[in-house]
Amino acid sequence: MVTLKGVMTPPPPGPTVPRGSLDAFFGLSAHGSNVPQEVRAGITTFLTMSYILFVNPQVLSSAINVPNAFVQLLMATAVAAAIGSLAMGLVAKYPFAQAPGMGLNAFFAFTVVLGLEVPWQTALGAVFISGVLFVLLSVLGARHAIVRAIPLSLKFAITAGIGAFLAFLGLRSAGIVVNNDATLLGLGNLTAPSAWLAVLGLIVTAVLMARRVTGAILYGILLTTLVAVITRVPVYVGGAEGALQAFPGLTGRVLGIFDAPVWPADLVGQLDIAGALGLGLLSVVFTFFFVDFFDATGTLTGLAQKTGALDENGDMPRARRTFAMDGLAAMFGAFMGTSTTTAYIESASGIGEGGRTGLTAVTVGVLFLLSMFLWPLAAAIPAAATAPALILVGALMMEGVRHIDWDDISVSLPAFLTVIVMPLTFSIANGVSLGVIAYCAIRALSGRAREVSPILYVIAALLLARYVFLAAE
Ligand SMILES: Nc1ncnc2[nH]cnc12
Repeated sequence: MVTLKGVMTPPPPGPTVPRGSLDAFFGLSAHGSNVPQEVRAGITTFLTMSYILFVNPQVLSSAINVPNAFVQLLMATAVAAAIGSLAMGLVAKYPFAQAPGMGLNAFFAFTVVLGLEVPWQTALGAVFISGVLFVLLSVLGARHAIVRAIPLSLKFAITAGIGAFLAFLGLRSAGIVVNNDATLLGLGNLTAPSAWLAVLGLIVTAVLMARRVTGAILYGILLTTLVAVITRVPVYVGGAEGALQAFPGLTGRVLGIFDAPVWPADLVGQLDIAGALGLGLLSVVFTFFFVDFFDATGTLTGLAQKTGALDENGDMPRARRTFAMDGLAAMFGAFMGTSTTTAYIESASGIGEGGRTGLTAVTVGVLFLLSMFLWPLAAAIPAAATAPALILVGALMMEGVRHIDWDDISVSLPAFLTVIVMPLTFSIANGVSLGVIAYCAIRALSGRAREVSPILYVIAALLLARYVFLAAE
Protein backbone atom coordinates (compact mmCIF):
# COMPACT_ATOMS: atom_id res chain seq x y z
CA MET A 1 0.00 0.00 0.00
CA VAL A 2 1.10 3.48 -0.66
CA THR A 3 0.50 5.99 2.07
CA LEU A 4 0.79 9.71 2.06
CA LYS A 5 2.86 9.59 5.24
CA GLY A 6 6.07 11.45 4.60
CA VAL A 7 4.96 12.38 1.11
CA MET A 8 3.05 15.58 1.62
CA THR A 9 5.07 18.70 1.13
CA PRO A 10 4.91 20.59 4.42
CA PRO A 11 3.78 24.20 4.11
CA PRO A 12 6.88 26.25 3.41
CA PRO A 13 8.08 28.39 6.30
CA GLY A 14 7.22 32.03 6.04
CA PRO A 15 4.96 34.75 7.38
CA THR A 16 1.32 33.71 7.63
CA VAL A 17 -0.23 37.09 8.39
CA PRO A 18 -1.72 38.58 5.18
CA ARG A 19 0.10 41.72 4.18
CA GLY A 20 -2.43 43.29 1.82
CA SER A 21 -5.64 42.67 -0.07
CA LEU A 22 -3.88 40.70 -2.84
CA ASP A 23 -2.25 38.60 -0.14
CA ALA A 24 -5.55 38.09 1.67
CA PHE A 25 -7.46 37.19 -1.52
CA PHE A 26 -4.94 34.69 -2.89
CA GLY A 27 -3.46 33.58 0.45
CA LEU A 28 0.05 34.37 -0.70
CA SER A 29 1.87 34.36 2.65
CA ALA A 30 -0.21 31.42 3.88
CA HIS A 31 1.32 29.50 0.99
CA GLY A 32 4.82 30.85 1.65
CA SER A 33 4.67 32.87 -1.55
CA ASN A 34 4.71 36.51 -2.56
CA VAL A 35 3.75 38.69 -5.53
CA PRO A 36 7.12 38.60 -7.40
CA GLN A 37 7.33 34.82 -7.00
CA GLU A 38 3.79 34.34 -8.34
CA VAL A 39 4.33 36.73 -11.26
CA ARG A 40 7.61 35.02 -12.15
CA ALA A 41 5.82 31.66 -12.03
CA GLY A 42 3.03 33.03 -14.23
CA ILE A 43 5.51 34.29 -16.81
CA THR A 44 7.24 30.90 -16.81
CA THR A 45 4.00 29.00 -17.34
CA PHE A 46 2.90 31.44 -20.04
CA LEU A 47 6.18 31.04 -21.88
CA THR A 48 6.04 27.24 -21.80
CA MET A 49 2.47 27.19 -23.11
CA SER A 50 2.61 30.16 -25.50
CA TYR A 51 3.29 27.74 -28.39
CA ILE A 52 -0.44 26.99 -28.37
CA LEU A 53 -1.07 30.48 -29.81
CA PHE A 54 0.48 29.22 -33.05
CA VAL A 55 -0.04 25.47 -32.92
CA ASN A 56 -3.78 25.56 -32.19
CA PRO A 57 -4.60 27.79 -35.21
CA GLN A 58 -2.36 25.57 -37.35
CA VAL A 59 -4.32 22.45 -36.35
CA LEU A 60 -7.82 23.98 -36.38
CA SER A 61 -7.43 26.00 -39.57
CA SER A 62 -7.34 22.75 -41.54
CA ALA A 63 -10.97 22.23 -40.48
CA ILE A 64 -12.35 25.71 -39.91
CA ASN A 65 -12.85 27.62 -43.10
CA VAL A 66 -13.20 31.32 -42.45
CA PRO A 67 -11.38 34.31 -43.99
CA ASN A 68 -8.00 34.96 -42.36
CA ALA A 69 -8.53 31.77 -40.36
CA PHE A 70 -5.07 31.62 -38.76
CA VAL A 71 -5.24 35.06 -37.15
CA GLN A 72 -8.88 34.71 -36.13
CA LEU A 73 -8.11 31.35 -34.52
CA LEU A 74 -5.04 32.82 -32.82
CA MET A 75 -7.23 35.50 -31.25
CA ALA A 76 -9.91 32.97 -30.23
CA THR A 77 -7.16 30.81 -28.68
CA ALA A 78 -5.74 33.79 -26.77
CA VAL A 79 -9.13 34.88 -25.41
CA ALA A 80 -10.16 31.32 -24.45
CA ALA A 81 -6.82 30.78 -22.69
CA ALA A 82 -7.03 34.16 -20.95
CA ILE A 83 -10.57 33.71 -19.63
CA GLY A 84 -9.91 30.06 -18.69
CA SER A 85 -6.76 30.98 -16.75
CA LEU A 86 -8.35 34.02 -15.08
CA ALA A 87 -11.35 31.93 -13.98
CA MET A 88 -9.07 29.24 -12.55
CA GLY A 89 -6.96 31.83 -10.71
CA LEU A 90 -9.80 33.96 -9.38
CA VAL A 91 -12.40 31.30 -8.54
CA ALA A 92 -10.44 28.10 -7.81
CA LYS A 93 -7.36 30.06 -6.68
CA TYR A 94 -4.89 27.49 -7.97
CA PRO A 95 -1.79 28.25 -10.08
CA PHE A 96 -3.23 26.26 -13.00
CA ALA A 97 -3.44 27.90 -16.40
CA GLN A 98 -5.80 26.81 -19.15
CA ALA A 99 -5.77 26.84 -22.95
CA PRO A 100 -7.18 24.81 -25.84
CA GLY A 101 -5.74 21.32 -25.33
CA MET A 102 -3.47 19.47 -27.72
CA GLY A 103 -4.87 16.11 -28.73
CA LEU A 104 -8.42 17.40 -28.34
CA ASN A 105 -7.80 19.94 -31.11
CA ALA A 106 -6.47 17.24 -33.45
CA PHE A 107 -9.49 15.03 -32.66
CA PHE A 108 -11.76 18.01 -33.41
CA ALA A 109 -10.13 18.84 -36.74
CA PHE A 110 -9.05 15.52 -38.20
CA THR A 111 -11.53 13.01 -36.78
CA VAL A 112 -14.75 14.96 -36.27
CA VAL A 113 -14.72 17.67 -38.96
CA LEU A 114 -12.54 16.23 -41.72
CA GLY A 115 -13.18 12.52 -40.98
CA LEU A 116 -16.84 12.36 -39.94
CA GLU A 117 -17.67 15.47 -42.00
CA VAL A 118 -19.45 17.13 -39.10
CA PRO A 119 -19.71 20.90 -39.79
CA TRP A 120 -17.23 22.76 -37.60
CA GLN A 121 -20.03 24.77 -36.01
CA THR A 122 -21.72 21.54 -34.90
CA ALA A 123 -18.41 20.18 -33.60
CA LEU A 124 -18.10 23.34 -31.51
CA GLY A 125 -21.62 22.64 -30.23
CA ALA A 126 -20.45 19.16 -29.17
CA VAL A 127 -17.50 20.69 -27.29
CA PHE A 128 -19.92 23.03 -25.52
CA ILE A 129 -22.24 20.19 -24.45
CA SER A 130 -19.28 18.13 -23.19
CA GLY A 131 -18.32 21.18 -21.08
CA VAL A 132 -21.86 21.36 -19.64
CA LEU A 133 -21.70 17.65 -18.70
CA PHE A 134 -18.30 18.23 -17.11
CA VAL A 135 -19.54 21.15 -15.00
CA LEU A 136 -22.65 19.21 -13.90
CA LEU A 137 -20.65 16.16 -12.81
CA SER A 138 -18.17 18.40 -10.98
CA VAL A 139 -20.78 20.44 -9.15
CA LEU A 140 -22.84 17.37 -8.21
CA GLY A 141 -19.74 15.80 -6.69
CA ALA A 142 -19.79 12.71 -8.94
CA ARG A 143 -16.43 13.58 -10.42
CA HIS A 144 -14.97 13.84 -6.94
CA ALA A 145 -16.31 10.41 -6.00
CA ILE A 146 -14.62 8.99 -9.10
CA VAL A 147 -11.30 10.60 -8.26
CA ARG A 148 -11.51 9.33 -4.66
CA ALA A 149 -11.93 5.79 -5.94
CA ILE A 150 -8.59 5.95 -7.77
CA PRO A 151 -5.86 4.37 -5.59
CA LEU A 152 -2.99 6.56 -4.43
CA SER A 153 -0.42 4.50 -6.35
CA LEU A 154 -2.23 5.37 -9.60
CA LYS A 155 -2.41 9.03 -8.62
CA PHE A 156 1.37 9.10 -8.25
CA ALA A 157 1.67 7.23 -11.53
CA ILE A 158 -0.60 9.75 -13.25
CA THR A 159 1.66 12.60 -12.14
CA ALA A 160 4.74 10.72 -13.29
CA GLY A 161 3.10 9.77 -16.58
CA ILE A 162 2.24 13.38 -17.26
CA GLY A 163 5.87 14.18 -16.52
CA ALA A 164 6.97 11.61 -19.10
CA PHE A 165 4.43 13.04 -21.57
CA LEU A 166 5.71 16.57 -20.95
CA ALA A 167 9.31 15.50 -21.46
CA PHE A 168 8.29 13.75 -24.66
CA LEU A 169 6.54 16.92 -25.89
CA GLY A 170 9.76 18.84 -25.20
CA LEU A 171 12.09 16.29 -26.81
CA ARG A 172 9.84 16.17 -29.83
CA SER A 173 9.39 19.92 -30.25
CA ALA A 174 13.19 20.38 -30.10
CA GLY A 175 13.74 17.68 -32.73
CA ILE A 176 15.75 15.54 -30.32
CA VAL A 177 13.26 12.69 -30.69
CA VAL A 178 11.94 12.32 -34.23
CA ASN A 179 9.73 10.12 -36.35
CA ASN A 180 11.36 6.94 -37.66
CA ASP A 181 9.50 4.76 -40.11
CA ALA A 182 11.24 1.56 -39.01
CA THR A 183 11.15 2.02 -35.24
CA LEU A 184 8.40 4.65 -34.84
CA LEU A 185 10.77 6.94 -32.94
CA GLY A 186 14.46 7.73 -33.22
CA LEU A 187 17.13 10.20 -32.25
CA GLY A 188 17.11 13.42 -34.26
CA ASN A 189 20.10 15.29 -35.63
CA LEU A 190 21.67 16.78 -32.52
CA THR A 191 23.68 19.27 -34.59
CA ALA A 192 20.49 20.82 -36.00
CA PRO A 193 19.97 24.30 -34.49
CA SER A 194 16.75 23.45 -32.69
CA ALA A 195 18.29 20.39 -31.03
CA TRP A 196 21.57 21.96 -29.94
CA LEU A 197 19.76 25.04 -28.65
CA ALA A 198 17.49 22.85 -26.56
CA VAL A 199 20.43 20.83 -25.22
CA LEU A 200 22.22 24.08 -24.37
CA GLY A 201 19.08 25.40 -22.64
CA LEU A 202 18.66 22.11 -20.78
CA ILE A 203 22.21 22.18 -19.41
CA VAL A 204 22.08 25.87 -18.49
CA THR A 205 18.69 25.53 -16.78
CA ALA A 206 19.67 22.33 -14.94
CA VAL A 207 22.86 23.98 -13.68
CA LEU A 208 20.89 27.03 -12.53
CA MET A 209 18.45 24.71 -10.75
CA ALA A 210 21.27 22.70 -9.18
CA ARG A 211 22.67 26.00 -7.88
CA ARG A 212 19.19 26.77 -6.52
CA VAL A 213 18.84 29.99 -8.52
CA THR A 214 15.25 31.28 -8.22
CA GLY A 215 13.76 31.79 -11.65
CA ALA A 216 16.02 29.14 -13.21
CA ILE A 217 13.41 27.92 -15.70
CA LEU A 218 12.44 31.43 -16.78
CA TYR A 219 16.10 32.49 -17.16
CA GLY A 220 16.73 29.30 -19.12
CA ILE A 221 13.93 30.13 -21.57
CA LEU A 222 15.01 33.76 -21.97
CA LEU A 223 18.70 32.89 -22.35
CA THR A 224 18.00 30.24 -24.98
CA THR A 225 15.77 32.69 -26.86
CA LEU A 226 18.52 35.30 -26.73
CA VAL A 227 21.03 32.83 -28.21
CA ALA A 228 18.50 31.96 -30.94
CA VAL A 229 17.86 35.60 -31.79
CA ILE A 230 21.55 36.63 -31.71
CA THR A 231 22.76 33.69 -33.78
CA ARG A 232 19.69 33.96 -36.07
CA VAL A 233 19.60 30.20 -36.39
CA PRO A 234 16.63 28.87 -38.35
CA VAL A 235 14.54 27.61 -35.46
CA TYR A 236 11.33 29.47 -36.24
CA VAL A 237 8.41 28.24 -38.28
CA GLY A 238 9.25 28.66 -41.95
CA GLY A 239 13.02 28.93 -41.40
CA ALA A 240 15.14 31.99 -40.64
CA GLU A 241 14.01 34.31 -43.42
CA GLY A 242 10.40 33.19 -43.29
CA ALA A 243 10.44 33.80 -39.57
CA LEU A 244 11.85 37.29 -39.92
CA GLN A 245 9.05 38.21 -42.28
CA ALA A 246 6.34 36.39 -40.41
CA PHE A 247 7.37 37.67 -37.01
CA PRO A 248 8.37 41.31 -37.27
CA GLY A 249 9.40 41.14 -33.60
CA LEU A 250 12.64 39.59 -34.79
CA THR A 251 13.61 42.36 -37.14
CA GLY A 252 14.58 44.68 -34.32
CA ARG A 253 11.98 47.34 -35.11
CA VAL A 254 10.56 48.20 -31.71
CA LEU A 255 7.10 48.91 -33.11
CA GLY A 256 7.29 45.65 -35.01
CA ILE A 257 6.64 43.68 -31.86
CA PHE A 258 3.08 45.00 -31.65
CA ASP A 259 0.21 44.18 -33.90
CA ALA A 260 -3.43 45.12 -33.58
CA PRO A 261 -5.77 42.39 -32.30
CA VAL A 262 -8.40 41.16 -34.73
CA TRP A 263 -11.80 40.25 -33.28
CA PRO A 264 -12.59 36.69 -34.50
CA ALA A 265 -16.05 37.72 -35.67
CA ASP A 266 -16.49 34.71 -37.98
CA LEU A 267 -15.90 32.30 -35.09
CA VAL A 268 -17.50 33.85 -32.01
CA GLY A 269 -20.96 32.50 -31.26
CA GLN A 270 -21.00 30.27 -34.34
CA LEU A 271 -21.42 27.04 -32.34
CA ASP A 272 -24.44 24.92 -33.22
CA ILE A 273 -25.66 23.32 -29.99
CA ALA A 274 -28.99 22.11 -31.35
CA GLY A 275 -27.22 20.35 -34.23
CA ALA A 276 -24.84 18.63 -31.83
CA LEU A 277 -27.73 17.30 -29.73
CA GLY A 278 -28.74 15.02 -32.61
CA LEU A 279 -28.48 11.32 -31.78
CA GLY A 280 -25.90 10.66 -34.45
CA LEU A 281 -23.39 12.82 -32.62
CA LEU A 282 -23.75 11.14 -29.26
CA SER A 283 -20.44 9.31 -29.58
CA VAL A 284 -18.66 12.53 -30.62
CA VAL A 285 -20.05 14.39 -27.60
CA PHE A 286 -19.17 11.43 -25.37
CA THR A 287 -15.61 11.28 -26.69
CA PHE A 288 -15.05 15.00 -26.16
CA PHE A 289 -16.45 14.59 -22.66
CA PHE A 290 -14.51 11.44 -21.85
CA VAL A 291 -11.14 12.71 -23.07
CA ASP A 292 -11.58 16.05 -21.30
CA PHE A 293 -12.75 14.34 -18.11
CA PHE A 294 -9.76 12.06 -17.75
CA ASP A 295 -7.36 14.57 -19.24
CA ALA A 296 -8.43 17.19 -16.70
CA THR A 297 -8.61 14.71 -13.83
CA GLY A 298 -5.07 13.54 -14.54
CA THR A 299 -3.74 17.04 -15.11
CA LEU A 300 -5.42 18.71 -12.13
CA THR A 301 -4.63 15.90 -9.68
CA GLY A 302 -1.02 15.85 -10.84
CA LEU A 303 -0.68 19.60 -10.60
CA ALA A 304 -2.37 19.73 -7.19
CA GLN A 305 0.04 17.08 -5.98
CA LYS A 306 2.91 19.14 -7.27
CA THR A 307 1.75 22.27 -5.41
CA GLY A 308 1.57 20.19 -2.20
CA ALA A 309 -2.15 20.97 -1.99
CA LEU A 310 -3.49 17.43 -1.59
CA ASP A 311 -4.74 16.50 1.89
CA GLU A 312 -3.81 13.34 3.80
CA ASN A 313 -6.31 11.28 1.75
CA GLY A 314 -4.85 12.50 -1.50
CA ASP A 315 -7.91 14.73 -2.06
CA MET A 316 -7.74 18.17 -3.53
CA PRO A 317 -9.27 21.08 -1.62
CA ARG A 318 -11.81 23.13 -3.65
CA ALA A 319 -12.01 20.28 -6.16
CA ARG A 320 -15.59 21.00 -7.30
CA ARG A 321 -14.86 24.60 -8.13
CA THR A 322 -11.58 23.73 -9.78
CA PHE A 323 -13.06 21.13 -12.08
CA ALA A 324 -16.11 23.29 -12.76
CA MET A 325 -13.70 25.98 -14.02
CA ASP A 326 -12.19 23.44 -16.41
CA GLY A 327 -15.64 22.60 -17.80
CA LEU A 328 -16.64 26.25 -17.95
CA ALA A 329 -13.48 27.05 -19.91
CA ALA A 330 -14.43 24.38 -22.45
CA MET A 331 -17.88 25.96 -22.81
CA PHE A 332 -16.50 29.46 -23.19
CA GLY A 333 -13.78 28.30 -25.60
CA ALA A 334 -16.42 26.65 -27.82
CA PHE A 335 -18.33 29.92 -27.80
CA MET A 336 -15.15 31.71 -28.93
CA GLY A 337 -14.60 29.18 -31.71
CA THR A 338 -11.96 26.77 -30.44
CA SER A 339 -11.87 23.09 -29.44
CA THR A 340 -11.81 22.06 -25.76
CA THR A 341 -10.03 24.49 -23.43
CA THR A 342 -8.61 22.66 -20.42
CA ALA A 343 -6.10 22.87 -17.57
CA TYR A 344 -2.56 22.72 -18.94
CA ILE A 345 0.12 20.33 -17.71
CA GLU A 346 2.66 23.03 -18.62
CA SER A 347 1.45 24.83 -15.46
CA ALA A 348 3.88 22.50 -13.70
CA SER A 349 6.74 24.69 -14.97
CA GLY A 350 5.38 27.72 -13.07
CA ILE A 351 4.73 25.58 -10.00
CA GLY A 352 8.34 24.41 -10.28
CA GLU A 353 9.20 28.11 -10.22
CA GLY A 354 7.35 28.59 -6.91
CA GLY A 355 3.81 29.43 -8.12
CA ARG A 356 1.39 28.35 -5.38
CA THR A 357 -1.76 30.48 -5.69
CA GLY A 358 -4.30 31.79 -8.16
CA LEU A 359 -2.15 34.86 -8.77
CA THR A 360 0.08 32.71 -10.99
CA ALA A 361 -2.90 31.74 -13.18
CA VAL A 362 -4.15 35.34 -13.22
CA THR A 363 -0.71 36.44 -14.46
CA VAL A 364 -0.94 33.87 -17.25
CA GLY A 365 -4.44 35.13 -18.13
CA VAL A 366 -3.27 38.72 -18.36
CA LEU A 367 -0.30 37.68 -20.52
CA PHE A 368 -2.64 35.82 -22.89
CA LEU A 369 -4.74 38.99 -23.17
CA LEU A 370 -1.57 41.03 -23.85
CA SER A 371 -0.44 38.47 -26.39
CA MET A 372 -3.35 39.62 -28.58
CA PHE A 373 -1.23 42.74 -29.08
CA LEU A 374 2.22 41.31 -28.53
CA TRP A 375 1.85 38.12 -30.47
CA PRO A 376 4.81 38.82 -32.77
CA LEU A 377 7.03 39.08 -29.67
CA ALA A 378 5.63 35.89 -28.18
CA ALA A 379 6.48 34.28 -31.50
CA ALA A 380 10.14 35.12 -30.92
CA ILE A 381 10.35 32.37 -28.29
CA PRO A 382 11.21 29.24 -30.23
CA ALA A 383 10.04 25.78 -29.21
CA ALA A 384 13.70 24.94 -28.62
CA ALA A 385 13.74 27.44 -25.75
CA THR A 386 10.69 26.02 -23.96
CA ALA A 387 11.62 22.38 -24.59
CA PRO A 388 14.20 22.30 -21.74
CA ALA A 389 11.52 23.53 -19.31
CA LEU A 390 9.20 20.71 -20.38
CA ILE A 391 11.93 18.09 -20.00
CA LEU A 392 13.09 19.37 -16.61
CA VAL A 393 9.58 19.65 -15.23
CA GLY A 394 8.96 16.13 -16.51
CA ALA A 395 11.92 14.96 -14.47
CA LEU A 396 10.59 16.71 -11.36
CA MET A 397 7.19 15.05 -11.79
CA MET A 398 8.77 11.59 -11.71
CA GLU A 399 9.60 12.01 -8.05
CA GLY A 400 6.37 10.42 -6.78
CA VAL A 401 7.10 6.97 -8.24
CA ARG A 402 9.30 6.23 -5.25
CA HIS A 403 6.13 5.91 -3.16
CA ILE A 404 4.75 3.13 -5.36
CA ASP A 405 5.15 -0.42 -4.02
CA TRP A 406 7.21 -1.89 -6.87
CA ASP A 407 7.28 -5.32 -5.19
CA ASP A 408 3.53 -5.80 -5.57
CA ILE A 409 2.79 -6.52 -9.22
CA SER A 410 -0.91 -5.66 -8.76
CA VAL A 411 0.25 -2.13 -7.92
CA SER A 412 3.38 -1.81 -10.03
CA LEU A 413 2.10 -3.00 -13.41
CA PRO A 414 -0.94 -0.67 -13.54
CA ALA A 415 1.27 2.20 -12.34
CA PHE A 416 3.91 1.37 -14.93
CA LEU A 417 1.30 1.18 -17.72
CA THR A 418 -0.10 4.56 -16.65
CA VAL A 419 3.35 6.14 -16.88
CA ILE A 420 4.48 4.60 -20.14
CA VAL A 421 1.22 4.74 -22.11
CA MET A 422 0.78 8.52 -21.80
CA PRO A 423 3.80 9.52 -23.90
CA LEU A 424 3.57 6.46 -26.16
CA THR A 425 -0.04 7.10 -27.16
CA PHE A 426 0.21 10.88 -26.86
CA SER A 427 -2.73 10.92 -24.48
CA ILE A 428 -3.18 11.46 -20.76
CA ALA A 429 -6.62 9.85 -20.98
CA ASN A 430 -5.24 6.58 -22.42
CA GLY A 431 -2.66 6.33 -19.63
CA VAL A 432 -5.30 6.80 -16.93
CA SER A 433 -7.65 4.35 -18.67
CA LEU A 434 -5.19 1.49 -19.09
CA GLY A 435 -3.90 1.97 -15.54
CA VAL A 436 -7.40 1.76 -14.07
CA ILE A 437 -8.43 -1.23 -16.19
CA ALA A 438 -5.23 -3.13 -15.34
CA TYR A 439 -5.56 -2.34 -11.63
CA CYS A 440 -9.12 -3.64 -11.44
CA ALA A 441 -8.44 -6.71 -13.55
CA ILE A 442 -5.35 -7.83 -11.64
CA ARG A 443 -6.83 -7.20 -8.18
CA ALA A 444 -10.13 -8.89 -9.08
CA LEU A 445 -8.47 -11.97 -10.55
CA SER A 446 -5.88 -12.41 -7.83
CA GLY A 447 -8.25 -12.79 -4.89
CA ARG A 448 -8.15 -9.17 -3.78
CA ALA A 449 -11.37 -7.99 -5.42
CA ARG A 450 -12.73 -6.46 -2.22
CA GLU A 451 -9.78 -4.09 -1.89
CA VAL A 452 -11.01 -2.08 -4.85
CA SER A 453 -13.77 0.55 -4.70
CA PRO A 454 -16.96 -0.54 -6.54
CA ILE A 455 -16.90 2.83 -8.34
CA LEU A 456 -13.53 1.93 -9.85
CA TYR A 457 -14.94 -1.31 -11.28
CA VAL A 458 -17.77 0.61 -12.93
CA ILE A 459 -15.28 3.09 -14.39
CA ALA A 460 -13.01 0.30 -15.62
CA ALA A 461 -15.98 -1.41 -17.30
CA LEU A 462 -17.00 1.84 -19.01
CA LEU A 463 -13.45 2.53 -20.14
CA LEU A 464 -13.12 -0.99 -21.51
CA ALA A 465 -16.47 -0.69 -23.28
CA ARG A 466 -15.33 2.54 -24.85
CA TYR A 467 -12.22 0.89 -26.31
CA VAL A 468 -14.29 -2.00 -27.66
CA PHE A 469 -16.79 0.49 -29.11
CA LEU A 470 -14.01 2.57 -30.68
CA ALA A 471 -12.45 -0.52 -32.24
CA ALA A 472 -15.79 -1.55 -33.71
CA GLU A 473 -16.40 1.85 -35.35
N1 LIG B 1 -4.64 18.17 -23.65
C1 LIG B 1 -3.83 18.70 -22.75
N2 LIG B 1 -4.04 18.47 -21.43
C2 LIG B 1 -3.22 18.99 -20.52
N3 LIG B 1 -2.17 19.75 -20.81
C3 LIG B 1 -1.93 20.01 -22.11
N4 LIG B 1 -0.96 20.72 -22.70
C4 LIG B 1 -1.15 20.67 -24.02
N5 LIG B 1 -2.23 19.95 -24.30
C5 LIG B 1 -2.73 19.50 -23.11
